[in-house]
Amino acid sequence: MSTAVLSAGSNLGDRLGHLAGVVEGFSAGSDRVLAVSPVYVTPPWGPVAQDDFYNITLIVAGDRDGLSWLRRGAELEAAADRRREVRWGPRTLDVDVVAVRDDEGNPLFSATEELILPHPRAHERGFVLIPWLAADPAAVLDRPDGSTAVADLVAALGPDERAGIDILDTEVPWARGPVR
Ligand SMILES: Nc1ncnc2c1ncn2[C@@H]1O[C@H](COP(=O)(O)OP(=O)(O)OP(=O)(O)O)[C@@H](O)[C@H]1O
Ligand SMILES: Nc1nc2c(c(=O)[nH]1)N=C(CO)CN2
Repeated sequence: MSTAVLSAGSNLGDRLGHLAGVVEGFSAGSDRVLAVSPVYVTPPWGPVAQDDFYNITLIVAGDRDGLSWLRRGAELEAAADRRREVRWGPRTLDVDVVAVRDDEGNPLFSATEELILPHPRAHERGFVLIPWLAADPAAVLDRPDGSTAVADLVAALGPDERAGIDILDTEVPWARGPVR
């Protein structure tokens, strides 16, 4: 058993529908969704000019290791007809594995090309950290060289990283409150 923090984003096609597919996809079999953040509208991060994203962060639990969370996320991306074209470019659905803990609460680290844990850019991304904090107000990002409260990472974001990130003012059927 492990618990994973997943970041999902969409800026092509039916953005809410694609995010709904992620929540549904991680609610099947032995997987459970423990919390889902509100949906945030977020300006595109990175060098590519493109439409705004809808982003959510989910806390999920299941009988999986880090690679298995990544591969399940890739299956859901494929189901949303995700195509790998431009790096950091538009996509129907992106599922990143932000962090994973084992059943004793110990962080799992990975440094292979296929899976880097924690996600190497999570700590600097408002579109990951702000929803993560909403889903888990006591969240901590563990890295091999130390741990930081996500609330502190959010507080340290520069104005450019926070700008334009807003909760979407639309009710979603999958709303599930903070994890604790
Ligand atoms: N923690 C992780 N979560 C998701 N993918 C990862 C992770 N670590 C490594 N990868 C690898 O990154 C590769 C590229 O993923 P993807 O195309 O989704 O990148 P991206 O979403 O455009 O960029 P970013 O990784 O900056 O969010 C995938 O093949 C995957 O194996
Ligand atoms: N706001 C936002 N920007 C992004 C996102 C995302 O999910 N949200 N995903 C990207 C793919 O790496 C690139 N840029």
